[in-house]
Amino acid sequence: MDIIFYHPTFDTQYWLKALLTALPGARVREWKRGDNQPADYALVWHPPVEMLQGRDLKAVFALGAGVDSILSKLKAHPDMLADNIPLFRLEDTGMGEQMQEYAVSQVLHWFRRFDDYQALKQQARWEPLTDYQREDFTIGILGAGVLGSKVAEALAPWGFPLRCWSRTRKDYPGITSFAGADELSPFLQGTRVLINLLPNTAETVGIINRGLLNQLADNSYVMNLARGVHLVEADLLKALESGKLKGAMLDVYSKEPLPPESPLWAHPRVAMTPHVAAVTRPAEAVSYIARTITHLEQGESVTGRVDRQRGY
Ligand SMILES: NC(=O)C1=CN([C@@H]2O[C@H](COP(=O)(O)OP(=O)(O)OC[C@H]3O[C@@H](n4cnc5c(N)ncnc54)[C@H](OP(=O)(O)O)[C@@H]3O)[C@@H](O)[C@H]2O)C=CC1
Ligand SMILES: O=C(O)C(=O)CO
Repeated sequence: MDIIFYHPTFDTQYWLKALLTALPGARVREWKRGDNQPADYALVWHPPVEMLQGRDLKAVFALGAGVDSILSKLKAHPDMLADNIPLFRLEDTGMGEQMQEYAVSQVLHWFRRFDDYQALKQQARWEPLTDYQREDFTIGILGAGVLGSKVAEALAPWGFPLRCWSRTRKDYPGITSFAGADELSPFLQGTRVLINLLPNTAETVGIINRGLLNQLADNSYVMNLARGVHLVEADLLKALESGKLKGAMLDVYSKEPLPPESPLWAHPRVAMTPHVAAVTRPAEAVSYIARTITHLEQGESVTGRVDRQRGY
């Protein structure tokens, strides 16, 4: 079995070695321009079109959870990957735990009003504030898949009212499920903390816009952990100015790296991280990919296949 690997920034040597250890007998190589030798599997992130074009692969694995960059490249170059070649993505592989840490710590930060106390500290003001009540702190998670459900699971023990929105209805204990476009408005009404974990698709791009933000509870919070294109940044800034939104925590941006002139940098009520909410953990990812390849080779069923029509 031949495996080709391409990632613009990862430590390729680590991956090649780990894949060889996990799949003894496989031949694993870094793909470099001009390499047209046969391969069975390709492991990729932001792949050059020529890496995949014309290849008769058994499967392609994206080295992340989101496949929007691969699918958008495929849209521009439809012959990059034949329709019958399955595309897989990483399911969790350690990203769930990172998203849990991120979301829980930020929700508690807002709930305990540390943002307000930080602002008071800047003015050297000693001022105990009224506590927020859990029942006024409904958390709504956009996207209830692998990562959204993990975040919900981590928030559940804290006792906040929890709800999620997805395409199909969920039956997660203690979490109210809203499904489909018709139930987006009821999901938003009363939501105080909105956490985005949707994939980037034609249906979800720009979804966090003025119309959506206006439906949230007053003094609400937005946490964007998915993709920058989900959020209309100008609408977020206006909602912060109008008082509709109290604060935002952003990990992803319409343009990355975020340009120095973006007004988000200086906004006192916008907290930011540089697209690090959950990163690919190599050891977990290698063992997940090796397990999936082994199952595929044995003709067994696997999960993680991307539905290219659906876009995630
Ligand atoms: N910031 C970061 O560091 C990282 C960001 N991400 C982002 O997180 C995203 C989510 O990852 P993951 O949880 O693994 O993905 P999943 O595919 O497991 O979950 C996606 C969820 O979104 C729902 N959904 C998709 N389209 C719609 C729609 N039109 N209307 C309503 N719900 C919809 C799905 O509904 P249903 O369940 O019904 O199919 C599903 O619940 C990734 O696509 C990626 O962009 C991922 C990793 C790191
Ligand atoms: O895996 C993904 O989709 C990511 O965004 C990694 O940062």
